[in-house]
Amino acid sequence: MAEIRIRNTNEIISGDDNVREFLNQYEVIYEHWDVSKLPAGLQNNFTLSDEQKSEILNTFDAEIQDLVARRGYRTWDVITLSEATPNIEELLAKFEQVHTHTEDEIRVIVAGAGTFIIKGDGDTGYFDVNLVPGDLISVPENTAHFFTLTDERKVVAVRLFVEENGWIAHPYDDPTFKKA
Ligand SMILES: CSCCC(=O)/C(O)=C/O
Ligand SMILES: [Fe+2]
Ligand code: NI
Repeated sequence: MAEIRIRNTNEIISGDDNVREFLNQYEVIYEHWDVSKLPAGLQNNFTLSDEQKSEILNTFDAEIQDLVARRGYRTWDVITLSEATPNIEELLAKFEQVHTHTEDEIRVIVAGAGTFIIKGDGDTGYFDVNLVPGDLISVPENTAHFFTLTDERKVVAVRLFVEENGWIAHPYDDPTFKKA
């Protein structure tokens, strides 16, 4: 279950309903997928072939089609990040820069863990959304955010985009931003 930490105050928000209510004020949706649907060989597997990535997408086809119908996503993929990812440092360097997307996007953690850090209003400032397997959040268009791994440094995530070209990040220059 996801947990939120507000960086300015260290306040922790936990519990599905509290997390959902907090995120909804920023138009971030918070839902769950049942990751136990994945075949055993795809659970906690961080070195996936293209065929295995397709198998993950097939497993969750009903959930993806539901999001497509509700929210208009047009393309999706599976990303794996771990020490086995050849360009892990280069990818993380991009994900760890504060940025925006011009479209709403979905992220679902299917293995491992990760944190999206999202910019809230005024005094709230940046808050961490710590995600574990099954957690789904949206990142709304033009919302400043970045992503980082936990100390275990491994994650598998399904991503849904409206943009046909997938992941396009626009750097967001924020003079108020301090690295935690
Ligand atoms: C776990 S998804 C990888 C990071 C990403 O797609 C993104 O948009 C970061 O902000
Ligand atoms: Fe992003
Ligand atoms: Ni939950």
